[in-house]
Amino acid sequence: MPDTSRDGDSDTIFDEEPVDTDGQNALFDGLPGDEEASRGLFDDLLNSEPIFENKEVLRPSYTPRRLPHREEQINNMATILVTALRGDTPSNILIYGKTGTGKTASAKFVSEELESTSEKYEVPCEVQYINCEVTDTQYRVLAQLANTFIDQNEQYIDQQLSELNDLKARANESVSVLSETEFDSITAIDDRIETLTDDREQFESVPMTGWPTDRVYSTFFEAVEYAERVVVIMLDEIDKLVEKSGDDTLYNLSRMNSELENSRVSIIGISNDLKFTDFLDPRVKSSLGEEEIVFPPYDATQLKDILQHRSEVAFKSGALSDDVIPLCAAFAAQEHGDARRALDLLRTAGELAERDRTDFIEEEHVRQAQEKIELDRVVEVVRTLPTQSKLVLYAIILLERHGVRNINTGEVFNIYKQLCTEIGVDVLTQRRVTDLISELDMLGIVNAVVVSKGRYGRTKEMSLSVPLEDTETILLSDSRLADVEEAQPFVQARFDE
Ligand SMILES: Nc1ncnc2c1ncn2[C@@H]1O[C@H](COP(=O)(O)OP(=O)(O)OP(=O)(O)O)[C@@H](O)[C@H]1O
Repeated sequence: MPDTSRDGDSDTIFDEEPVDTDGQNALFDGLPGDEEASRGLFDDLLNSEPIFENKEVLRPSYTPRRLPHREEQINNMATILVTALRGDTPSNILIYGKTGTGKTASAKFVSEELESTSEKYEVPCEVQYINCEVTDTQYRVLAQLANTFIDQNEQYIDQQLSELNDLKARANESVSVLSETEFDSITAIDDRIETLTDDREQFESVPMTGWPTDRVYSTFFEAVEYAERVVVIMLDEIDKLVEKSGDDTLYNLSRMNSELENSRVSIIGISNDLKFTDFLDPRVKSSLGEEEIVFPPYDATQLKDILQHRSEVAFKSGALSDDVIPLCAAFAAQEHGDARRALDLLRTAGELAERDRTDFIEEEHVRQAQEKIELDRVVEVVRTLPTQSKLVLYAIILLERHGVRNINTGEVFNIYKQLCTEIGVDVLTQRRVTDLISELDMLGIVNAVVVSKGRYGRTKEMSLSVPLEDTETILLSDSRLADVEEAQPFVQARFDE
């Protein structure tokens, strides 16, 4: 651990040995703390003993080589997809399970294995991964696929042309080299070169927008059909695609095989929301769901195993106290058995320990990490609320701040109206405000319960479920709401009555 105390008159944290600058620091002349300071910032951090050996291993982007407790699902997928290695069409697969249950990681693992085996046995088979949260329209999905296959076809043709030109050069020296080839003359090679060159010139990449969908589809179709292959199209977050643009893409992809002659296409759909299948045309639904694989949530013991495996690579030995992994696993199991959450907790706990400049992670760091992740979630949710919801939430905050308990809808509506007038936005009806309160309840920001007031009917009573100060700061950081701070005395007056 570096010593951060310092002698002399500087008040910075930099504490390295004085460095012989040889005038190299000329650029920093005039900065407070002089040349010594400019040398210490990163040295200091680098010299501190990091807790992590390899932090990347805990990030969501990392694809682990081992996926404990997913053997059954992985084997099921492999059993279905092995058909592709025999040159036949594998059944379509629908994979579903809650978030963080290893669906994407397992599907990617199986795809990599499939592709490497197909190379080994020289069977043309490949997997195309599409994240439908990003690529969420039929146009974009088909365009991305078409352009990928056009690129591949061009590479394939370039390689063929280079081999043919090479063969032609050798045949020019001695025509006997053709005896072991499919060509009986140099003219035959020329013909083939000409055909391939023509084909290459015909390929036209699909632009980002602007073509009719029919044309994008036929370009994709021709690009796949150009060479013999089995293509597995993996549509991750497939529900987002259906939500945004209906089931046309799936319909078109699932009927392709009846028209393809050289190639075969099969689909793997991944979703954490099975309800999306209710919106599918029955033909698409039955075709997509030929095989279904369910990923159940992990329990605390399984999460412990997963964390244990990753932590061996991620941390320096001895960096974890015994209760850290069980606690991360227990917190994540309470959520809904989410491995991503468990890994986030472990990584954040490590980062907090590192920031504390301690040598190992303790239970307290995990608790702080849990709070931090929860707060980050609240920040994100509150920051992205529409203005009207922000005003409703701010009204609830003002009431809580003034000591009102069991806040009712009428009270919220009164303050909300004042806030709207204050910043000049339209006032919604009380009924609509009640709906916005229900949405805030669903997002876990307020806790609202319906209570009966006897002959006065029913009302909602609510309280804030998130930290008041932090939430208020996030709301007021929105420039549209900045002026509402002025409304506070008005609220005060109301409660002084
Ligand atoms: N059995 C496992 N072993 C090791 N790591 C796992 C396992 N299951 C999941 N993970 C890890 O948890 C994280 C989330 O997994 P993944 O992205 O596969 O979840 P998902 O089910 O696809 O979630 P979502 O529906 O939110 O996309 C990833 O970092 C992944 O590597």
